[in-house]
Amino acid sequence: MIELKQIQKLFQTKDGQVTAVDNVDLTIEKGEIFGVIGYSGAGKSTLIRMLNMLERPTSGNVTLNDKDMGSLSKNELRFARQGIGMIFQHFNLLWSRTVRDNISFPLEIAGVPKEKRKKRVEELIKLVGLEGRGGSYPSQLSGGQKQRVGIARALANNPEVLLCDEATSALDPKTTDSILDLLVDINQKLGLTIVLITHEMHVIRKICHRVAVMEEGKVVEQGNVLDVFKQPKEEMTKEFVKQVTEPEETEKSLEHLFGEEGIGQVLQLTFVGNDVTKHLITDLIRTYNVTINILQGKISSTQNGAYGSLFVGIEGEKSELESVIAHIKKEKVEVEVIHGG
Ligand SMILES: Nc1ncnc2c1ncn2[C@@H]1O[C@H](COP(=O)(O)OP(=O)(O)OP(=O)(O)O)[C@@H](O)[C@H]1O
Repeated sequence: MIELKQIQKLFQTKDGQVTAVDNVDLTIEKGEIFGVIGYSGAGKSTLIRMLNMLERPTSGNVTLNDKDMGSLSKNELRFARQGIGMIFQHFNLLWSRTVRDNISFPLEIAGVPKEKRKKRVEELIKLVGLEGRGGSYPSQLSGGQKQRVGIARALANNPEVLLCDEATSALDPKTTDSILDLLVDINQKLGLTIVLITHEMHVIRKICHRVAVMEEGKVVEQGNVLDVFKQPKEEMTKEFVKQVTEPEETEKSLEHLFGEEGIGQVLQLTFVGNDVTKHLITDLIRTYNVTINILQGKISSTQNGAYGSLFVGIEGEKSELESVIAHIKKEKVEVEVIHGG
């Protein structure tokens, strides 16, 4: 649906030339939630702004639904942009307009008649969960509610694509989650393609199907979210993956337990894309003559399945322990003895 071919963006500054985006190739499929992650200055904002030509590429092509965005006339581009909604970190609402009038704004620009506009605005208010707040001004809303207005406004003209520029970065974790849930809901209900940029792996983990990692203007790694979690190739990707999986000092933080009575062997189980987490420990306790203590764990669900690690202490006869490990492996869960092997 969206194809970027050898996209490059150079900025001329007083201090010389900056390469913000460096020969990026990307394909984004219809209906998917595609995330771009990178640290500040990696080129994410510039990249996403080139999808709707808010920023013109220095070279390369952006194709959306087989349309070469760079070759459209001013009028054609205005029309094409109605098919691409966008939301922003700082919401970009009109402060002197009510919620209702903010949402109505793109409909006015598109020349939608008043009665139709009114009906559409009420539909959108309901869709984003802002019932009863239509008459409020942005200053009277919480950050999460402001972003809901931003989303409703972006969806007003029934776009096929929604671009999200750090849409949850100004929000607290709980509000972030509620906005992410809303994006998934919209993606599923409307079949909307969502492209988002973020510096938080949590956002990628929670809602994206595929991810691209950016560093110094380049896409250094991309793929299905679970595959990238499972086998991050680049150092940069490993750093991001760590944000949502194993705390860096897990092994260290468990060391004080090693050798304590009743802990026995310490195993690290790594789950990728399966949901055996639910029953594995119960099965082991029921089937084998062992005691198991859960020491620490972090299992996160992604749009493609679960991922995470669980650390357990396990005690029993040697042969029983061996059977437990064989059982775990049979369930396609990775297992490593990190103490007492
Ligand atoms: N209008 C501009 N003029 C000059 N340089 C720019 C301009 N916009 C971006 N840059 C430079 O391009 C590079 C990439 O910036 P960009 O904002 O795309 O990165 P980012 O990953 O979105 O980071 P952030 O999240 O901090 O915005 C940076 O070095 C930045 O200074």
